[in-house]
Amino acid sequence: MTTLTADQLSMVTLYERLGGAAGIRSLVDGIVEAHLRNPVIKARFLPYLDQPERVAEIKRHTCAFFSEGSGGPDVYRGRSMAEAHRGMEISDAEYTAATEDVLATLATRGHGETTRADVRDILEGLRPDIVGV
Ligand code: HEM
Repeated sequence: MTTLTADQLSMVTLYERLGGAAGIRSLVDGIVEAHLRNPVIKARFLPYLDQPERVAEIKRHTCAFFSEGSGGPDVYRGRSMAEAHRGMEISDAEYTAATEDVLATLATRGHGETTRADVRDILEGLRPDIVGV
C-alpha cells in the first residue's frame, strides 16, 4: 500500500478518503450502533428500534448529508440540522458523546489522523445548529 503524506492526503476529497458511498454507508451503520451502546445518548435512539423504516430513512439522509458535506455527489434533501433536532434540547455533553462515536467509528474503520481531524472540524462547526435548539 502506498503511504501518503498529510499534504498529499489533503488533495484527495474527504468523500474519497471516507471510501465514497459504500464507505460512508458502513460508517453510518457503525455510528448508529455506537450511539445505541453509548450510555450518554442511547436513550435518544432506542425508541427508533421498533421503527425500522424510519431508521432506514434517517440513515439514508445521514449518508447523503455526509456525502454532500465531504465533497461527494449526493444532494441532502433532509431537514436542516436545526429543524431536525429542534425541541430535543440536546446538551453539549450529548453532542460531544455523539462526536466521539463518529471519531471512534472512523478509527475502527482505519481512517487516520488527518481524516479524523477534518471530520471533527466539520462536526464542531455544526454544534451551534444542534445543541440547545
Ligand atoms: C454529531 C452531529 C450530528 C449530525 C451530523 C446529525 C445528523 C442528523 C441527520 C442528518 C438526521 C436526519 C434528519 C432527517 O431525516 O431529516 C438526524 C436525525 C436525528 N438526530 Fe442527529 N445529528 C447529530 C447529532 C445528534 C445528537 C447529539 C443527537 C442526540 C443525542 C441526535 C439525535 C437525532 C435524532 C433522535 C434524530 C431523528 C429525528 C427524527 O426522528 O425526526 N443527533 N441527525
